Amino acid sequence: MKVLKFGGTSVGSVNSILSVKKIVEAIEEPVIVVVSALGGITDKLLATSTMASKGDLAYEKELSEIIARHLDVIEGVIEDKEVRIDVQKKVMALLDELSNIFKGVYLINDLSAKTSDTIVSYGERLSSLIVSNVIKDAKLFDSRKYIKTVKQFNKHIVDFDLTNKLIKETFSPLPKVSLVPGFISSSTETGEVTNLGRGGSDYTASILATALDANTLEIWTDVDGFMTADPRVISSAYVIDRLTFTEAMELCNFGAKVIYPPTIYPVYHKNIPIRILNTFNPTAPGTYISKERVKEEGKAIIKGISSINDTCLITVQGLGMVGVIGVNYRIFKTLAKNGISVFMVSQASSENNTTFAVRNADADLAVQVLNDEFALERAQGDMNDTVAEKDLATVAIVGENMKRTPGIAGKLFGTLGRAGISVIACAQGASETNISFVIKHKYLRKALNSIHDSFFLSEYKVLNLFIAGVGTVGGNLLEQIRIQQPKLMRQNGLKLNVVGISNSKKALLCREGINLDNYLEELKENGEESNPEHLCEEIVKMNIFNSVFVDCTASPDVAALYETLMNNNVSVVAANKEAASSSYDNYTKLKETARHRDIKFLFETNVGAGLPIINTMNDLINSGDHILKLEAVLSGTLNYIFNTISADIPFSEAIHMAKEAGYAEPDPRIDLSGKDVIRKLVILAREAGYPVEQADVKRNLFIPEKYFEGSLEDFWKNIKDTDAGFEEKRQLLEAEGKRFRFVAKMENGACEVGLQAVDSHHPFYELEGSNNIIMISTERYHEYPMIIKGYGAGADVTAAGVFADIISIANIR
Ligand SMILES: Nc1ncnc2c1ncn2[C@@H]1O[C@H](COP(=O)(O)OP(=O)(O)O)[C@@H](O)[C@H]1O
Ligand SMILES: N[C@@H](CC(=O)OP(=O)(O)O)C(=O)O
Repeated sequence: MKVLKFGGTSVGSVNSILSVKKIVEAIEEPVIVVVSALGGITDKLLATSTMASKGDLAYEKELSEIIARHLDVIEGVIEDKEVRIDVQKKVMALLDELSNIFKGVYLINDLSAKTSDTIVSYGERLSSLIVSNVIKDAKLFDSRKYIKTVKQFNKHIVDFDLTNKLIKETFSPLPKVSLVPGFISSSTETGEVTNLGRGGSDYTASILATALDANTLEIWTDVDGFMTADPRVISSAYVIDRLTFTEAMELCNFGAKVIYPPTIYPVYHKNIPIRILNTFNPTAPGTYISKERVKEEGKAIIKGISSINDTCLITVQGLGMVGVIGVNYRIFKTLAKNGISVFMVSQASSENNTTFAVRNADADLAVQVLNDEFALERAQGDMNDTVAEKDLATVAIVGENMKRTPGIAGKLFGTLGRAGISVIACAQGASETNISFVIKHKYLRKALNSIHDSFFLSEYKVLNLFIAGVGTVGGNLLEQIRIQQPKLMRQNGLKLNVVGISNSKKALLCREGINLDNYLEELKENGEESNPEHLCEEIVKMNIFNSVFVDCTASPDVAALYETLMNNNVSVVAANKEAASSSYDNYTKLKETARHRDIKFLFETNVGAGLPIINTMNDLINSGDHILKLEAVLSGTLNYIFNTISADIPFSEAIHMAKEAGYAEPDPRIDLSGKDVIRKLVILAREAGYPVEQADVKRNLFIPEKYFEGSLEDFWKNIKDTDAGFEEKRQLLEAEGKRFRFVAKMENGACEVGLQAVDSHHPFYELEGSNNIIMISTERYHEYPMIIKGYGAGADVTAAGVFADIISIANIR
């Protein structure tokens, strides 16, 4: 025989109950079917009780919803009219009793534990009654008659001797289909209704399976099996095929909601395997939990991650504890005497403190009783007052294969460190099947995601992107990401998740990822009013793991956010040159922050758009070379302009054309004044190891300063005045067989920019369109400098360069 337990979600609707019917009726051997209350009903019964006890008449509305829900289900699941009317009558009789109890609670404004237990038992009594009339030939039992409990520290503990005896008697002979309510029980001493605790139907099923020597215990729920993590928090969590009892127990004890923790112990003792199966997808193989430890090749070393978000750390400390025998005995004896359960303990080898984790609700009592216990030692100054730190969360990573595998703890704490999460306490038992640690509750989601990403990498890796600026570069980048997303997922196991998009006025943020098919309309319609500071606050608040801020703006205000973002472990990829070319102090601070936090600050596209200039220089330096000299044409706009001016196209027209083609900065004066090239040269000099400021760059400019004063409109109007002069110079150069190039130079840290006429022998002479070129002379590349040449401007190549920086953060190729 086997025992099947169907949870609240499995009996929560007409369709799910019909599914249960199909599953049970297809089984040939005898079965015991354990059902929970209709999904959500237990919570509703408890909430209604509280309302009634507070004298809130609105409880009547809640009650009528409970009644309607059951009647609707009966209507949908029982076809035979006669049977239906009979079930309706029986159900209404139970609901009438329930109604009277609520009325009593309302009138006397009091809700004892006994009454609450009675009220909540109706959930399973009603559901079992209904389901027993749906499944063919099912015989209904009442679990209060054979699951017996005794009281221990305000909790109802199963009286196994009596329970096992009663179960054996009750189910002999065993019907083909027995239908039993989960969760409910009764007191051995008084016969009053009790229960096995929230989620207790799993336990009912386990107790029955053990007492009757079932061959399997099946837990039917609403997911395909036991998953690597809570799927409501980790979208990439996946089903674990096999678990050992120990692993399942560790995961459940630390919060995995699929199985109520005490469930595993009884079946483990009798070596009865558990299957976790999905009522809504009955053919899925599910998870098989047994004693055998199967080493699965290629599978992650840890099996799962779980967490308890209701954690308080209590610390008992004092120098008087060192070397004194019996302090821990007194701590835990005191806690036990007061019914306080401890789920994690940590003590440093110095012995001057013991820290342990309890539920927040137990914290105040724990502090009080421990302060009383150690009153004398506190008065003598041997021990300090007991301290409680609330609002924490405990996370556990579990897997029997962790045993004797070095590096797991290192990987775990390294991952947390990179995510900027500090560990407040940790514990690992000698069995090495569980490493648990405590963190601030606000970091829980991020911690779970980072660890899942790090340990279950084989499935896929997620990179969460915030993209500021959706203009030429940002727009192109988003389009490239949109097209590339499926391929990166398929070929590289990389999920690029765009979680934020902003322009100068609005921001759209979505943890689950923004659909890139229509992000512009979404931003316009659903984006929140935003400015850079607000955006930064929101990003920090979202606290997402593996996240990258991508700056496709040209704004100094956006660049000013990098430090805060990096201090919150967000990597930065910038097309924006403001930060890397700001003061040398700021530049070094940002680079230091990135290094210190083990995140990335990348800005390859600051110079030469998508050309690999900065990366190449870094590679040269990191491999021991020294950069001695740089000579370059770094302005795609200026090169385009000098290649475009002709007898027919005057200088001012060429500037317009550069802007139209998307080469120029939003404000072309930044290009024409040489400012843009100066910024680029400064960035290169710094990357080459020289502490240069923009003011240190010698400049030999070609447009008088007065053209840059006033507004942008003034500039466009006045610049025409320079056309004739330029045409004159151009003709002269043409006659000499030379061309204009705006050249940036750095030699041993000395920088200069200026217009230069180059002849046909010069490597810069043949530099088409908006191309850039750089010659890098180093100790190794001395006689023949290294040359990098190609498109130096343009939205698509710049976006591609930004994209490449993003990919390099994901560490894939
Ligand atoms: N590690 C995990 N694996 C699978 N499900 C989990 C895990 N952690 C949490 N859950 C949640 O547990 C839910 C199933 O438990 P529960 O709601 O008690 O179901 P039931 O109503 O069947 O008793 C799933 O829907 C899932 O959201
Ligand atoms: N109905 C009870 C018992 C139970 O086990 O429910 P579920 O199987 O839906 O977790 C509760 O909600 O606590």
